[in-house]
Amino acid sequence: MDDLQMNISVSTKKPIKKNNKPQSLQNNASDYKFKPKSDFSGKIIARKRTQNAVQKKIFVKNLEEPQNKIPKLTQPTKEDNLASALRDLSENKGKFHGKNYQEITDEIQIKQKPRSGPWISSLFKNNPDVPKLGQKAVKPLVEKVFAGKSFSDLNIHPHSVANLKQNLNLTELMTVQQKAISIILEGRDVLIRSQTGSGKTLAYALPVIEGLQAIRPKINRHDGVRVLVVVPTRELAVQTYELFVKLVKPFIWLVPGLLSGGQKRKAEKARLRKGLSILVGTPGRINDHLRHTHSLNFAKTGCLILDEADRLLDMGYEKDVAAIVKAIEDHKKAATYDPLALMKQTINKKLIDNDDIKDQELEPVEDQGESNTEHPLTKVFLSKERQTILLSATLTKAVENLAGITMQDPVFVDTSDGKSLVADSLKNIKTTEDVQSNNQSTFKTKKQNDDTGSPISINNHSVKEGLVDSSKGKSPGVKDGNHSELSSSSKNESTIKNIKVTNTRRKSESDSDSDYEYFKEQKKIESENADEGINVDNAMKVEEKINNKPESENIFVQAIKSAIVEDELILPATVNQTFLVVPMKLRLVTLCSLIVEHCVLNKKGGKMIVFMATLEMVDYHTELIETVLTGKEVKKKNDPNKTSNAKKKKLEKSEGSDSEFEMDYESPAEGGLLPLDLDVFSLHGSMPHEQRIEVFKQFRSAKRGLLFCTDVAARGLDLPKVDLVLQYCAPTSATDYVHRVGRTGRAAQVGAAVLFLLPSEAEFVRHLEQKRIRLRQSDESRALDALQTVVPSAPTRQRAAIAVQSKLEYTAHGSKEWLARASRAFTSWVRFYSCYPREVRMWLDARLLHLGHAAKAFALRETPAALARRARSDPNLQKERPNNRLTMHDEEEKKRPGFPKMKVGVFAHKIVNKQSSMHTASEFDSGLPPVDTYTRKVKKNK
Ligand SMILES: Nc1ncnc2c1ncn2[C@@H]1O[C@H](COP(=O)(O)OP(=O)(O)OP(=O)(O)O)[C@@H](O)[C@H]1O
Repeated sequence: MDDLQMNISVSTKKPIKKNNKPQSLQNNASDYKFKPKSDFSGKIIARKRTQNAVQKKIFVKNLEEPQNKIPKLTQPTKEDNLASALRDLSENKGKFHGKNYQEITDEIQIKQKPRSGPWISSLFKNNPDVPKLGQKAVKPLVEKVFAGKSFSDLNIHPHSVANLKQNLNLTELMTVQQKAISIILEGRDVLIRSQTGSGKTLAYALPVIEGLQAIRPKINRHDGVRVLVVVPTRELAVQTYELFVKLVKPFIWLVPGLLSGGQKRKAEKARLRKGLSILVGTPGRINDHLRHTHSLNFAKTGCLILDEADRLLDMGYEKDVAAIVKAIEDHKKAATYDPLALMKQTINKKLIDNDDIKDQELEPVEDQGESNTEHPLTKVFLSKERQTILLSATLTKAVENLAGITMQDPVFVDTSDGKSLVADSLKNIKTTEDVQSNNQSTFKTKKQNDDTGSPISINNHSVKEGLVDSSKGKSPGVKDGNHSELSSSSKNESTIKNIKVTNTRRKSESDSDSDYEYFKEQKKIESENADEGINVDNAMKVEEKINNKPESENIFVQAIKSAIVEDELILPATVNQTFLVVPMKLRLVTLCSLIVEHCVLNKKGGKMIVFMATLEMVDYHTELIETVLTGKEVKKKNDPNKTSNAKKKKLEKSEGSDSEFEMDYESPAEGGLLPLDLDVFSLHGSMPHEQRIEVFKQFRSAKRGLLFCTDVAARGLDLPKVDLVLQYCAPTSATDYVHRVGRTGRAAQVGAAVLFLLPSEAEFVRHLEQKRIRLRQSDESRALDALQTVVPSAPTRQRAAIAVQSKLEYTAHGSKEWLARASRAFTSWVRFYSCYPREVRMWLDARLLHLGHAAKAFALRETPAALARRARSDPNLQKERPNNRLTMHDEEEKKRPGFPKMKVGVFAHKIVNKQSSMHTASEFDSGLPPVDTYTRKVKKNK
């Protein structure tokens, strides 16, 4: 490699091991390797710059010199070139006039003119300037977390209230709970949007249990699944299941169960055979059992809950979710024609009339009155209908589509202040106050003042304007604000017709926007066709029907559309959000510094989450930082090199033996790093299941600690006491930013969030500001301060940083496994970076990356080209990407037909169902088959 200069100084103690390889090969930067030795004997530095004749001469001379000859120590003069200075330094065991090696190289570089080229190894040299971004006047959306009402005000079983107090220590209702519980108890389909950590899980779990426990005779676990909860990740499934276990304590006949990927199918089958009344699971595993476990039947499923609904669609689970919905409908249909089931139903009806004494041991006498309460939800459970509840802190077009497919006359509950609304598809908008005052059936008392939620303020906000306007024309036949009345008529066709407002035809713009309407119509027509046994492409029919439809003032559609179009995001007001612009080369040491500051120096004991882009990064950084900061030899928990012997051999063959790549390394002049007491965890989607759940539970119960993770931990996880979320890699969207930050500041707790940005990425905050997210820029000059604690002998933070970086590099080059891991992490990050979605690519542009600097941020000293070569020869990188169960082959597609089939791409002036390109870049492999491209049929010549 011409443009790389290798400076190899000769050991004063030991001669360099004799190597049979020709010198020219040894000088190839891509081939060298590092091997730590206790006694220092040499140094390699790779720099991209043109070699002048003198340098070449010295270099060659140096190599040709007899190896046992001790070179003289020469005082560097101004005329000395870099090569001789470095050689002298190396000969002097890395110390020169009291300065360490890295500092001298830094100083030399500072004195020299800045060089152009992609490879510069010095930490503080040639870094781009950090831009100072002024803050724009952004008024963030806020949400009132607590409602000022108590659980005892709800008309729920007193045992539930007591259980909440005793086992969960909860007494006061949160806003979303206050708004949503009453509506869910009415059996209505609900779409809930509420900020992260606002108690959405309890908002659906509590009323659902209430509805189930009130069924008489008491439900039997053998009856089959009554409530199905679908969540996107295993950890969230475990968390939700555990909450249900706590909530059903007073009602022991209700049995919750868990189905999540990674567990033993056999055990799950056995549990399903025994019977479960509430089933929590991930879509893939539920579908697995739908196909392979006969005892899983949804004939009696009265409630379907899709938590993190937008993510469920985003992750490529869409087809799985659709298949689940279809399975529920199919099972219910089949049950209708089942004479046995009909007989059972008749018997059940009779039993309801006679129900009393049998269940007395579980029902205290004084509760008889309450236990007989018939919630409309209980009626839903006993009927053939199904309630659907969708929840998320963020909404997408896909959620609107899903609502169109799965919901009937839904209610939209949005809890953000200023917008706070309950938009009912069967009537006009209702404010929080309306709901509160009108839900006399679900609230026992009305003694509380009406200070919860804020009224709709009439300003120039487009959503509110629309909603307020439409509320002027109240629909005939619908009494304002009586949900009980509504619920009884909710599924009534005539009421729906009444609500159809006599307005003019739909505007063409809203036509194309309303995917909710589109999918709703599509579903209707498909079911009509299915009944008639017709199988035609319905697209034209749907279009026709929608276009000919008079404009409906359906408040639900308007509200959800506005919410999606505005795309304004809410974050807990208790989270202090900042961003830190850090030059690429300083990223790793700055990360170390923040970890030390937060997890070690913080007397209260900090608990911190660091989000990274890829699982390779998570694995590598966890081990590297744990090794360097704690001084422990980290036992590899999830060794990606745990490969077959054949692969190992291949790896060895591709990299050669250690002896070919020997390299000795000096320890920092400051005398090493102080070992710190730090608990480090890691979590990503490709970890073995048991380990994944174990880490989740351990970190959840830990008082302090550090978790490195991918976005697998970004959704729904409730990890108490996390007081700092650090996004080491920029998120792929503002939505992901919200969910990552949402791991702190939960339930009105105080938290902090830091977003790491490169100077070239700094303008990304403008994108967040557009979504009403306000961040403050942190002072980067103080960011390295904490490192002086780790290197007490370092006089300045810069020197401490250099010492830490040296140690990181030393560790990363400690063995060929380490180096392979580092290269893998680097390569995966580069790939990830080039896959940022189009919406954010203008701020996160891969073309602006300096890969040489980036390598430094991975503690690597090789050139990006050499790293790429290493990656290519690494069998671990050649293996197939983690193939989660979602991967759908044509065969599987036949077994698991989608519901209803959505079009992809532009169709009839609509853009529907686009999948994010990021699926290929993270561990979430959508597994969906590629979009079919139109191929012209070639007519065969006769
Ligand atoms: N009424 C309440 N009072 C106090 N704390 C509550 C209440 N309800 C729920 N919590 C707590 O609030 C925390 C967050 O709840 P939950 O996980 O349901 O939030 P979420 O809205 O689902 O968040 P995300 O959007 O991140 O999924 C949990 O620790 C839960 O125990």
